[in-house]
Amino acid sequence: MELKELIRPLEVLEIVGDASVEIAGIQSDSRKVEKGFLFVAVRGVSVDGHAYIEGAAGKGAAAIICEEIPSDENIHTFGNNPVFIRVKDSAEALGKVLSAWYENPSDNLILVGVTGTNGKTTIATLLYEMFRKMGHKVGLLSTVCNYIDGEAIPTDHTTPDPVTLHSLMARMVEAGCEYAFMEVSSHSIDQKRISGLSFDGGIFTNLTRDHLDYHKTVENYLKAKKKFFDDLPASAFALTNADDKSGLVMLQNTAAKKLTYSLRMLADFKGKILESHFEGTEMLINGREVMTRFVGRFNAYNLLAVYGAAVSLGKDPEEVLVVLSDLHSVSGRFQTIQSPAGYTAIVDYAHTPDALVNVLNSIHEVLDGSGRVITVVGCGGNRDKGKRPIMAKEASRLSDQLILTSDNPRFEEPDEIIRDMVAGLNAADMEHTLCITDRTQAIKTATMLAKKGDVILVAGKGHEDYQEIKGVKHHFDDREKLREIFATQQQ
Ligand SMILES: CC(=O)N[C@H]1[C@@H](OP(=O)(O)OP(=O)(O)OC[C@H]2O[C@@H](n3ccc(=O)[nH]c3=O)[C@H](O)[C@@H]2O)O[C@H](CO)[C@@H](O)[C@@H]1O[C@H](C)C(=O)N[C@@H](C)C(=O)N[C@H](CCC(=O)O)C(=O)O
Ligand SMILES: Nc1ncnc2c1ncn2[C@@H]1O[C@H](COP(=O)(O)OP(=O)(O)OP(=O)(O)O)[C@@H](O)[C@H]1O
Ligand SMILES: N[C@H](CCC[C@H](N)C(=O)O)C(=O)O
Ligand SMILES: [Mg+2]
Repeated sequence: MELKELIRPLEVLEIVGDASVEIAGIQSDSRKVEKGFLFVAVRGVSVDGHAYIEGAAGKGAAAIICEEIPSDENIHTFGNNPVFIRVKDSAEALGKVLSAWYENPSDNLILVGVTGTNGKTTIATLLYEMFRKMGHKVGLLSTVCNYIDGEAIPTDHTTPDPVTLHSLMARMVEAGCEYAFMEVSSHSIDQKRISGLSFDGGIFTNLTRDHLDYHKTVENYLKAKKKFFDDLPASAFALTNADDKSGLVMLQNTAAKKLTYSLRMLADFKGKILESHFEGTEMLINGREVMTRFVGRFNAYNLLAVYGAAVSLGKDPEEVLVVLSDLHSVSGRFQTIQSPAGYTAIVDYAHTPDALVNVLNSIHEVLDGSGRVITVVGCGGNRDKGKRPIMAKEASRLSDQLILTSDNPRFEEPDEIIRDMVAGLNAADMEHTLCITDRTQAIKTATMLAKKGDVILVAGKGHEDYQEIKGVKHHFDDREKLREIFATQQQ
């Protein structure tokens, strides 16, 4: 494709060279540039892509998009004398040229984004499963795995980088997908990874403390989430949780059709919990009764969002409820495993104070005082340190026995992370708290302490099948550990 075609959607400030040059591919990472590529220099979190312009040109880049063209006397000596395009914002330009390169795949998909602190994976995955059950070809971009209809593509991001993101969208269109559901992380909004996508709907779940290592303040975090709704077109819907204190704020400046869901007040999609147990929850949705296989109040919110989105996309409410009652829990989200000794283990991805409180409250609602709760939890390294003492305190408050352990220590010392957690506990909390750094031993200890009717919550890692220590991912799966232990109990 010619460069001038690719840059048509951009507000170009300056062109140095002939824009009719043919482009062979697009990259924002100089290390992946090949002969004839367009390199987009993006200012990153740790380094500035502008520092790699010369390197990209050396690898044969035919054109460079950047915010600052290197000084005159230098540029003609770079590689094959690439064409320079100056724009105000390279990150935004990157998504737009990628979309043009793939002939705007998101225009040919009904694309819905889900944002918020907790519940994104659950809602996006359930929508994907629901629309497939309804006979459609569907794409999914999520923390756990990406899917192009039935084909699984592993991921290590919640929202992929723009180059990967647009190529996945193109593959979805090629595979005949009609719908795509994706998680939109606050990082991706802030870094404009979603630039160039045209959304048909946006869903907000909730906003509580997380990622302050990156956003620094809750206000910045909120602003990042809100920007997603500010940028939605009038043709899209914006569906929000009216019970969350940031829910209506998200809709303040959106042009999209405003819709709400709630368990507490009048809303477009109104729910009520009738009964809950470990097998599922019976609820009322817009006056109709439905039995679901999900546990907990937070999941009632997720199901309302799924219902609201499906109905907003034109699906028949009756059909939506039938399919909803047939959906199963998402990998590592309130996943229950029964022990032969008669207690229940729950593996959940709760890695924020709010998620932990929600999961523990849901367990108490079902237990209703009939068994003890033993919680095994740690905090990730190189992430928001402020959440550590809060998570420990909440876990202590809502558990009969607490075992603090390692999550993904990354480049931090596991014992120091546990010390940061212990700082949130007082002497009374410590009476029912153990610190066991080795996660396998921590889980084993919990199973030794549990009796018939009790619940063990293993929180923080959910679907993850690894433990990341000093840059190396070692195989580790909470569910596998529990099943191994239960197999020995059966003998
Ligand atoms: C902190 C963060 O979010 N970083 C993301 C960011 O990287 P960055 O800004 O640090 O990039 P950089 O290394 O500074 O480089 C800047 C530019 O120079 C380029 N470069 C760099 C080096 C070089 O030799 N040549 C070159 O051209 C890079 O390709 C890049 O375009 O942009 C990259 C490309 O999009 C991301 O892969 C990267 O994610 C890192 C690996 C990460 O761990 N991110 C996590 C925190 C994250 O994004 N999490 C969210 C939410 C998680 C949740 O669900 O709660 C997610 O969406 O996954
Ligand atoms: N609607 C909700 N409100 C509060 N907590 C929730 C909600 N849904 C799920 N959770 C809790 O948060 C955890 C993560 O859920 P999920 O993976 O769906 O969220 P996410 O937003 O995708 O998270 P991430 O940002 O890590 O990708 C769950 O394991 C559960 O403990
Ligand atoms: N997407 C989140 C997941 C955290 C999961 C938890 N297990 C941890 O490693 O902290 C993050 O990267 O911050
Ligand atoms: Mg997720």
